[in-house]
Amino acid sequence: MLDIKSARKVFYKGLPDEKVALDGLALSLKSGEFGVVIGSNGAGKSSMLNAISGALSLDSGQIIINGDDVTGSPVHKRAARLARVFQDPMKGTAASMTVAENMLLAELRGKKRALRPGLNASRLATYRERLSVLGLGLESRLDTKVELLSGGQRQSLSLIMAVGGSPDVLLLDEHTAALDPRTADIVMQATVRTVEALKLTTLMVTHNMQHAVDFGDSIIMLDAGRVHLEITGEGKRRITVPELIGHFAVKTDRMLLVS
Ligand SMILES: Nc1ncnc2c1ncn2[C@@H]1O[C@H](COP(=O)(O)OP(=O)(O)OP(=O)(O)O)[C@@H](O)[C@H]1O
Repeated sequence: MLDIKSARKVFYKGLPDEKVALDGLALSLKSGEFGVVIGSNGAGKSSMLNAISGALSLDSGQIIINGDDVTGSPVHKRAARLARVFQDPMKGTAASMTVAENMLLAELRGKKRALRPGLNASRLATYRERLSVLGLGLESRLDTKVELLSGGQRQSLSLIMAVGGSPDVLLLDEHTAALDPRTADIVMQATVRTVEALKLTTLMVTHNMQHAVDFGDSIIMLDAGRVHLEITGEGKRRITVPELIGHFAVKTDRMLLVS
């Protein structure tokens, strides 16, 4: 469960180039819910993700994860509760290491060195099982160096590595934006399989309107640092890309709810 309550963040406060990044942002995701966040450049999407991860401290408001107020807690303390996948498929994995070694690296992240065992049969079996969820055949390529994988396989590996520690919330930060359309679709399919298999509470930021329409339980449109539009239920199932794009043109202070 994720709750953002009245989040406010102003950059260069009181100066001529003051920027209100978050303006009373309120957003709530139930356990296992998959929310898709869209919005124009500068709408506050990255600021929102950074506020959730702790990289950005709020001027006021609260971030609540599974009932715990984490607003004041630093990035490293929140890290165990959050998984985040970024745009660049080259960043989430180590190219010169094998798929299995990357999985091990992810598993041991943050653990004490003395307690670090190596790749053994039971670990490899676990990795095979986890990777099979992606539906990309990576489970039979444990010994392949990551640099030999396609961009889509590599980004999907980043995803499965990120969620290995059973996070409370998965943050997808335009994670298909750097991929060609076909590869982006493959990664989205792998994402949905993973989110559903692990029942992850997920917040995905995307500029891809087709993905926003096709995937997730709700669409949350940000504008000027607040939620401008929320589309859920039947409204989400029915909405088309042209209709969604039409909402970008409408500037209003009123929050719209389509369900
Ligand atoms: N570190 C910063 N310093 C100053 N202003 C910032 C900073 N980060 C964000 N802003 C400003 O806050 C507002 C929201 O930016 P943010 O990056 O969160 O939007 P965004 O929706 O992620 O945009 P994009 O789609 O372009 O990534 C913008 O006006 C931006 O210029």
